[in-house]
Amino acid sequence: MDEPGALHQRNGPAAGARMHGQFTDADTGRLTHALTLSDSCLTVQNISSSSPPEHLDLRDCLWSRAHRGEDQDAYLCVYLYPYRRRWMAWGPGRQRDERRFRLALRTDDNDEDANLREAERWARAINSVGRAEHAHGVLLSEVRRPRGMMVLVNPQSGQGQAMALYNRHIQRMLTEADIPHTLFITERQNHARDLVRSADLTQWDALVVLSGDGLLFEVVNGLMDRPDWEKAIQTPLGILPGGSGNALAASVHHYTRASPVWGEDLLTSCGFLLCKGLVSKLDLVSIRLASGARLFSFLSLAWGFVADVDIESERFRPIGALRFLLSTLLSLASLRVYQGKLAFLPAESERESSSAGLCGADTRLPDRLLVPLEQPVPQDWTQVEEQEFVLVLAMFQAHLDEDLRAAPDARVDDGLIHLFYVTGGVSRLMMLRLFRAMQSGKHLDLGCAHLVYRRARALRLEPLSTAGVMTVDGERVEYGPLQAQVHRGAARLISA
Ligand SMILES: Nc1ncnc2c1ncn2[C@@H]1O[C@H](COP(=O)(O)OP(=O)(O)OP(=O)(O)O)[C@@H](O)[C@H]1O
Repeated sequence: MDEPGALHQRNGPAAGARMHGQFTDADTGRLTHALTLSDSCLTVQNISSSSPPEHLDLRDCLWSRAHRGEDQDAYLCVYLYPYRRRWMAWGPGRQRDERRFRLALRTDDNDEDANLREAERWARAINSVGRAEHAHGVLLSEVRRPRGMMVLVNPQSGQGQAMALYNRHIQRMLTEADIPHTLFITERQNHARDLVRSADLTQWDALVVLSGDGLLFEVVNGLMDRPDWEKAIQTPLGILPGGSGNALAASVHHYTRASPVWGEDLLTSCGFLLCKGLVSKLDLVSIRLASGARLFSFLSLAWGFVADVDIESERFRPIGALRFLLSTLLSLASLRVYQGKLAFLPAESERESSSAGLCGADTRLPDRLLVPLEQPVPQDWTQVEEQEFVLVLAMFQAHLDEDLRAAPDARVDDGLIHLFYVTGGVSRLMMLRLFRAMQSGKHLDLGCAHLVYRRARALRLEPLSTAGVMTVDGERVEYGPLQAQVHRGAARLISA
């Protein structure tokens, strides 16, 4: 047993402590815990045992709050989501860990609120530690007036489990983090687009999507449809994976540099980031189709193999993310080669605009690097010599889906189009190896002569094959010539 003096020293405030105090265990009511808050962690020492203190890393703290319990006592709650390895899981994922402490101050009979005030002081201090330095972006709490989040859920996304995911995880996380929110359940295609097009955005701190990437694509384009698009597109966006691809959610997790996670672990990770509310800039890519239609994309543009797999996998939707694997194997069996022309403006180009530019009547994010499709591309563009492609894939974020890290070096606002293409003549075996290596982002290391990677700021793609599939952010678009230009940091995303 410890000497009283040693005990005091062990439980007393360490050098650099911001706060120190004693609390009773919320369950047993015995005086047991000494808490010490430092600049990075909350140390919990069980006074009545000789066990070593526990250091809770406050980077894992979602939020802390004080409240009065049913017994009228004051409590301090700390909601933590540390990384832990789970049975049967591939790697560590964030796991919920709630700590409750009861205030043990003796109070004067006339001041019943003293304990609650003290608990509130602790909660504020813990939350301010969690809000420490952030190298990139700003905290949502710094840009928002506390109004709440619009949470859009597509109940049909993925395997139809988005509502269950909300009920099991997200509702509780947002409540614990003290973030008011309103749920909107989409009923049809373009419902989300219509909602944000006409929404009073002064009511919302952020627009959050619990779905696949398709619903966020609608939200982005709904914001850009508005007459006040310039202000509207600055509304912070949030992504929670509820679909089967979940490429943006996987990218956002990848940017934290944590080990990859899938499924509900990915949802918890994105839910945690959403509650922490660090807002970064997000690149948008303006895509102009031959019909004159204009789309705004945050994720990817695909033609050939990748687009075929995405669209053909729709019929296997009931099997979830495995639908992409099955569709990949089927598409490999009937590997197609497409004829077309590809040109791009290399990222190294110094040019800020072409002499003409594609501005016209549409004043939204002028595409100053593009010229009309009828004209040849400007001289400083690179015209790809090959005209036979198995795939062309332009990535604007790191992940193509939860499993495929197509552009591992991409960042949320790097202002780059990560352009990949695979030329005709590649073997099926090599394609299989490329996609397997893409799971860990190592496909370029295979040294495949048919795979080319370039960093670009704009591109033009002109299919010569009459039939085929093109997708933008996983959604099918009209097939034909198109061009695209990246607009660095044009939107905002709650990210790492
Ligand atoms: N209630 C609904 N019923 C049918 N379709 C809907 C509904 N709500 C939204 N949609 C449409 O479903 C399409 C696909 O949505 P989303 O991409 O979010 O999910 P997903 O396709 O399951 O995800 P993933 O792209 O990751 O596979 C969107 O184009 C959206 O407009």
